[in-house]
Amino acid sequence: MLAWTKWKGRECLGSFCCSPQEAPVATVTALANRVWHSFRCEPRPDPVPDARDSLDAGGSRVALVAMVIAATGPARPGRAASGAFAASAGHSGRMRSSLTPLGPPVSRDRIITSFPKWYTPEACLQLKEHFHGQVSTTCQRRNMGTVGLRLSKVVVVGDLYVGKTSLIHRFCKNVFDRDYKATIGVDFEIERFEIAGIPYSLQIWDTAGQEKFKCIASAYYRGAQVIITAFDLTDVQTLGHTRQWLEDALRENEPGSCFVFLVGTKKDLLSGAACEQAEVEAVRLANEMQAEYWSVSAKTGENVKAFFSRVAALAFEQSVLQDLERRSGAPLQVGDGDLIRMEGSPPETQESTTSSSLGCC
Ligand SMILES: Nc1nc2c(ncn2[C@@H]2O[C@H](COP(=O)(O)OP(=O)(O)OP(=O)(O)O)[C@@H](O)[C@H]2O)c(=O)[nH]1
Repeated sequence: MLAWTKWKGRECLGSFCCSPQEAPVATVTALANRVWHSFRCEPRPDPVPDARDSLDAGGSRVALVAMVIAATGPARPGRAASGAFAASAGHSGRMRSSLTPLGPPVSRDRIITSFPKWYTPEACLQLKEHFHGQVSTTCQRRNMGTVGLRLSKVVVVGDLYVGKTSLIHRFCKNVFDRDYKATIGVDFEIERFEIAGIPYSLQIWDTAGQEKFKCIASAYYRGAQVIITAFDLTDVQTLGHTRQWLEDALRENEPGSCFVFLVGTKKDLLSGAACEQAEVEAVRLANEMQAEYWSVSAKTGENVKAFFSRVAALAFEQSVLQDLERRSGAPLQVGDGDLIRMEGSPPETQESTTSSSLGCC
């Protein structure tokens, strides 16, 4: 049982009939969007880069608060007190269009026309530089059937304090907060793209790294199309823990159904040489985990956009191929064929689930 509550001390809106585990992610998104609409129809002001109080940039947010979390105790100062998952509106008014398939155009830096490049060829999921031929053809013909409703779930996991929230906030809001505020449970952001001319969204789930919130966060791993395991480049122990985080996240998903990324954060804190040294071990581990490796800095923004563009393009291509495969009944190869093997049923964040799940509430 969940209760809708407005974040920052406003009143409760009522209740809604699914548990976080049962509620398909698309339903949660759609409902969150609706609540957002009911409260705020004008665009949010542009976020202030490097604002110290980034969580407040743009005014109030609507939070969908799981009651179970309220029982776990108070949040750290400064973070949403009940801290379950928040339905943030993302950038200035962009969420408005998510209720209508053909909303206003996405911002220019979210338009992807050519396949984004990897960070290092030594640990990348695909070496190719173009979209799959059939994907390009399908997109050119706008032969998608589901235009405007495509959404993939991305789950970010890793130790506490490695910078998961900062990475997501840098990408989605272009802010960086120097103060640490622990994530409690989970939180998500939705980011809209246009890929090969087709509207597409990533639903990016930020999970708590603290052990005491792990059981709550893990309830949201299911249905992920992308798993991002983050570690702190300045803290080698956090790299060692990524394998366990990945195992936990994979356990909740169909074998072979997720793209995996290993991301080293806080690149700005290391010299070039120290970063290269840290990357040697990280790249080795990434290969073992069949993950693509990236080094990023949420503080400076280095590689953040490029990284999420890559995530979006890979997830988009996969979901189009899966759609085509479903329609034709014949398996299509994703990528180069050596590093990636996608099997099993499509993730439940696909459009097919969106429609049916919307009916439930
Ligand atoms: N210098 C630097 N500091 C960073 C960077 N990313 C995050 N930090 C800092 O690291 C601390 C932890 O960042 P968070 O993003 O809150 O970490 P988290 O992984 O989300 O932590 P949990 O929510 O507890 O799981 C904060 O004080 C951030 O300001 C970065 O790229 N560079």
